[in-house]
Amino acid sequence: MPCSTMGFQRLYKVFFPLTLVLVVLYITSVRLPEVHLSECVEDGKPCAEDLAENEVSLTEEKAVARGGDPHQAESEVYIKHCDGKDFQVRRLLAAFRHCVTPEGQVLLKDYLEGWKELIKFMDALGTVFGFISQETITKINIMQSYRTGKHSDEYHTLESMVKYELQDNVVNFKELPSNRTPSGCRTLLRLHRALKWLELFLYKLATSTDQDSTSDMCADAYEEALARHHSWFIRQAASIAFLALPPRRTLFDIVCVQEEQEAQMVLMTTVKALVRVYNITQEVYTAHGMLDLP
Ligand SMILES: CCCCCCCC/C=C\CCCCCCCC(=O)N[C@@H](COP(=O)(O)O)[C@H](O)/C=C/CCCCCCCCCCCCC
Repeated sequence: MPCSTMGFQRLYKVFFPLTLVLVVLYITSVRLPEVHLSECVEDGKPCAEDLAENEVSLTEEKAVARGGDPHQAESEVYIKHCDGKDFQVRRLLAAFRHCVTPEGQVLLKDYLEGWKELIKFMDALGTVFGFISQETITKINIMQSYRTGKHSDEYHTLESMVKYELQDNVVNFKELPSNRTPSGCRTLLRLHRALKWLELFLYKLATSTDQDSTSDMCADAYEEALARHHSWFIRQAASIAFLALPPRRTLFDIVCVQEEQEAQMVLMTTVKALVRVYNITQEVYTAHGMLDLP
């Protein structure tokens, strides 16, 4: 092979990943505007009476006690309040459990509370995950603007939202015109897909050992659940962020669990709560042919 071609290939191998890393760093640290979570958003701004953005809408105890799982009592012992931490797995569980009503509907307020708690987890991981966290906040804020906007009654549950948006022709099945605010159905679909990633990732985390790489687990779950829905650029940025994931024990620390058995219980309990919400949502989207909304 001619020397110049080899030189070019070597340069390409070094400079291409380097450029990608720099672009990602640039996007995560410079270009992203700070987006804040808002309970109530009108015309893109938080409402004056934006209260309690971090509170779960029901007492944690009441929600943690729900669920009907025969093994639940055993696992609840491990799900305790964690002093001095922003992220509380107890709140996460309460929100994702309580969002399912006894009739099997999904309450959007609690569903979004669950997502807000996940953002705290990502924030605890540092700035490399900033762009993922910002993207999640953007999606939550769109949903909040519908939930607290003119037609708030229609955005009480997932089911009422779908019914309203389909009747009102708000949902775009072909392509999203750049000047239109994405529908609630489209926005929630993005979160719904990411919930599958989370379920897979937490399951892998629960069933692995300290020798396994969290980056690999994360990347595998991403490949299975999300990658096909993302552009090439997002996939590259995500795969670089995954490399920065700390070891399993550091993640356990954020969840506030130490022992292996304790960690497994907490993670599997969370997986169960997520699966329940995921399956209901998946059924609703399937029934209306909305799994591929552009
Ligand atoms: C016991 C609890 C532990 C919890 C640990 C996990 C916490 C993180 C939870 C979820 C994070 C994922 C949120 C991703 C939302 C993505 C929404 C989305 O897909 N948006 C794309 C499409 O939007 P449109 O363009 O169609 O409007 C957008 O293009 C993507 C943007 C970048 C997102 C990259 C996603 C990467 C997913 C994997 C997250 C890894 C976080 C690692 C934290 C452990």
